[in-house]
Amino acid sequence: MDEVNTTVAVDESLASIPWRPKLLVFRPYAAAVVNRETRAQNLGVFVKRPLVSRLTKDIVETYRKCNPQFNYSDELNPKRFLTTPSAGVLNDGFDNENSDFILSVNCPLVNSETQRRYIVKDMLGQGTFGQVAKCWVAELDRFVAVKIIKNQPAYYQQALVEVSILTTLNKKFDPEDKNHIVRIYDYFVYQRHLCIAFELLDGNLYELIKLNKFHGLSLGYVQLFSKQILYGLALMKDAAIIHCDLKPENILLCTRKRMEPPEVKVIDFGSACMEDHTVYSYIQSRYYRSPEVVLGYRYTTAIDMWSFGCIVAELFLGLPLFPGASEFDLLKRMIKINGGQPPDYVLKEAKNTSKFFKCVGSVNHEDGSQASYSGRSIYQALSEEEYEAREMKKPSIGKEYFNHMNLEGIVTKYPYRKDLTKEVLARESQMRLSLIDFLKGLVEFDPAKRWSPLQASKHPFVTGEPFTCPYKPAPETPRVPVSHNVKVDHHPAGGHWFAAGLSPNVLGGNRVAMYNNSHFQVMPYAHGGNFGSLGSHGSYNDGTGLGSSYGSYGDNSNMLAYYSPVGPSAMNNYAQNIPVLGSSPDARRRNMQIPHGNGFAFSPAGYFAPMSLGTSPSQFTPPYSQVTAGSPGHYGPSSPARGNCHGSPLGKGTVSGNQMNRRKGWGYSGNLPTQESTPSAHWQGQFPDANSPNLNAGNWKQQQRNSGNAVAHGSFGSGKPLLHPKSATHDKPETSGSLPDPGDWDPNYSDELLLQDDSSEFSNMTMEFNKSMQISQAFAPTESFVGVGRLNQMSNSNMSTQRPNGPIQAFPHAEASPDVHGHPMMNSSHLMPHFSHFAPSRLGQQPVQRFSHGRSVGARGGEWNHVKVQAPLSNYSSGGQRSPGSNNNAPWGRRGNHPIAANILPSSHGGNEYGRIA
Ligand SMILES: Nc1ncnc2c1ncn2[C@@H]1O[C@H](COP(=O)(O)OP(=O)(O)OP(=O)(O)O)[C@@H](O)[C@H]1O
Repeated sequence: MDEVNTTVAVDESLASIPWRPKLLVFRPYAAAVVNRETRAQNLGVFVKRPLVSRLTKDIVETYRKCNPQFNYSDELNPKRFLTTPSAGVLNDGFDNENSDFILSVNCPLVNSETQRRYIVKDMLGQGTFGQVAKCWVAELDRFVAVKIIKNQPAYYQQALVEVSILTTLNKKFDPEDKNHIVRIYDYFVYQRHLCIAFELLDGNLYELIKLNKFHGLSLGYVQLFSKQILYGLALMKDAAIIHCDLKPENILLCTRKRMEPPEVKVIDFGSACMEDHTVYSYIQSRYYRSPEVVLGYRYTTAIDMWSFGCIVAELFLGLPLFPGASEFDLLKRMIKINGGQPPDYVLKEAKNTSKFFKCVGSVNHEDGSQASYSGRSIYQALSEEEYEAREMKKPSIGKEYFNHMNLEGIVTKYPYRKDLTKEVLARESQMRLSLIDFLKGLVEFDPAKRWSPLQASKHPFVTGEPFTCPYKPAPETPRVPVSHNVKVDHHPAGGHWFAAGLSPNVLGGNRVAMYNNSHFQVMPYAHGGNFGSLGSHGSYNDGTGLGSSYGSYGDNSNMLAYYSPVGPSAMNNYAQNIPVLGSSPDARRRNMQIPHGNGFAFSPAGYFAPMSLGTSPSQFTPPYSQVTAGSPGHYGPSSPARGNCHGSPLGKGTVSGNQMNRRKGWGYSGNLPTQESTPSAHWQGQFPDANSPNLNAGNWKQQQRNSGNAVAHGSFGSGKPLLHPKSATHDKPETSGSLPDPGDWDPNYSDELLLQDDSSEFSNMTMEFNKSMQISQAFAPTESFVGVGRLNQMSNSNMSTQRPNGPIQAFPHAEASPDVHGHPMMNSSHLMPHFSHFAPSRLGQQPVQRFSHGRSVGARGGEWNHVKVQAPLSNYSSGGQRSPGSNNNAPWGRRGNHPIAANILPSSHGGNEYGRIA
């Protein structure tokens, strides 16, 4: 009653107010002030813009009104820098103190030969070699990723290796882009920086896992990605190329249209090498490092299969399988999780065996492969105490994430999703058994027994066949020697393309040594050691491979004309007037020679246009072409450049100030706790009922371990003789303390959080990620990978982007129905996610702010895009300029802990690790 009265009262009060419509709104159209004719001509709505808008959008006009002399020029705008630090101190002000080209939004990178302009729009990532920028190419109406290599000879040269290897893989082995390897489009030199244009890809698998709060992905995705990566690995094996740095960060999602299944591609061939030119001993990121590399044994493409196994496990677990805080810890974890240890024939020959093992029997067996004692190994892994006594330092030991379980336990006891029906549960546990068997073949200690990509691709986990018994791969079919495929196209301009990878005339003599061990059952195919460029002009002048020397450094007896589009031998000399080359590790590496003629004449060819550098591609020969014979994986003479250098010869630590962003911005909050500030909580799973597969997160309990923190500050332990320019990235700060723990895993949490389109619960970042990743609900695993029907639907659908089977016929097709790419899909009954519940997002990290302001660029010198024949430099060995961070006797500096990387990642993932971990 009161309400009614009130209402009436209100009405009455309104009625008492005289009604005055707003003059502007109800003003008669024919305004008195406006002349009728003019008004008729200018019919339209007049929108009065707010002052702020006028002051910003029309600011130029406003200035002009204030001062008719005002002359606006875009160039006077302050730059929005993408590079940090942005102060130009080197290379006439173009480069910062880290020799990184200072990028700003809208700055062009120009291929002077083709005049193609790459307009920088954003920073995609930073790595050891430089920066990767998202660039717009108007001519092509598309974005590409351009890697701008640091203006340092060693980086430059190693980057050319990447160009060469990738070009070979693309053009020669995968012309139709079917094998999940990033495409290289172009390369050129701009302002003394080698720029490499790649197809633009999306986030990497580490970021995906991270966005999923380190929960494993559904088995469907694990299977899909595994299969795709195997395509790439099969291709690499065929080309006899070892990637050497396979890890989740180097597997990027492709941008895709809705309704298409996700696709990944392998990137970063900056560490790659030919199988018979395995010069570097310090390779692979630690978590993904194979035992033979840890032990200093000869290595082959099998090391990538080990890394691949680690990646597959990580995709499933959300955590690295072997998060070793040091190499000692890494080996310990391998031994514990795998059971067993590296075979005696490896331990007998490996260079670092005594660092990690003691001999408990006779090693004087005639047959190295049978070097065992009463059926048992004659080697026993050192205990922590024994290691400490030998090495005079405590080994860094990381957290125990898996409650000391072996591989089987880790996988089978990974928490299941709640509320699974019995049937689904049974299927999932079956598939886990298949996964365990799959992983066992990959993280096999014996490199000779480790499955090849071809063998792995036929495993039921990949094919989707029901898993019934342990998989026994068929022996490898001998492959066609790569050398037989060599085809050298001659560039019309006189230089020649390197269409082919390998020289037919060099049979990789050092392979013999590799396979003369009875344990190596790899087919003795011969492949050449040369990388194209046969008969090229001046680039390959004799059988020793020396003629193909890239650049002119070398000792006095081995100096050769330097044919380079950029004259890298003096890149910094020009810019800084300092004898940088004097300490170039690459220069020193050139001392190594290949007596048997395994030249490695590189001939990178552009993709958009041939030979954009304007010189014979064959004139590029990477430094490591000169390798001591008989040593694929054998450690030839120590590189003076790298030998005894514990850490990056390139001093990554010195250039790392701005390299925090190897994780994309949206994956990095910028304020994650440092290892030091993180309590050393050591979580361990506990399983009240180990026999029950139906475990959930509640079964994973947390325990504090008293053994202290997992900190292992990149110590500079004993080094290895040959360090790759990227070696600094291969070990990481021991920040695993910030890794989530299985005990934290929420069974309701799902990778769908990454994949669904809509959610008010999503943080902006996740939405952004979803948008950019283009993995939408349309391909959420609940629909595509779970249950039956969806797959069939998809495979029958008209979704194009068919990916016909590639030239590497490595994958069985008979039993499995093809997916939308034409790849065989696993039987849908085997596909299911770990979790399928939607859950509130816990993702909320904000992108890193990367911009800084205030630098004005000085006048630019002429571009350096012409062939230069550089006079040999003789001061390379005289201890010239060291990198800013160099210390002691390590040319180019030892690594220091990265201030930010140490905060970002626990895991190996960061790669921004400069400490040499023992
Ligand atoms: N084609 C691409 N599309 C999108 N982003 C890319 C592409 N290539 C590289 N990136 C981004 O740039 C980062 C660095 O690239 P890359 O790994 O090739 O450089 P790098 O200097 O060799 O790094 P690292 O030190 O990790 O070996 C990648 O982690 C990725 O985030």
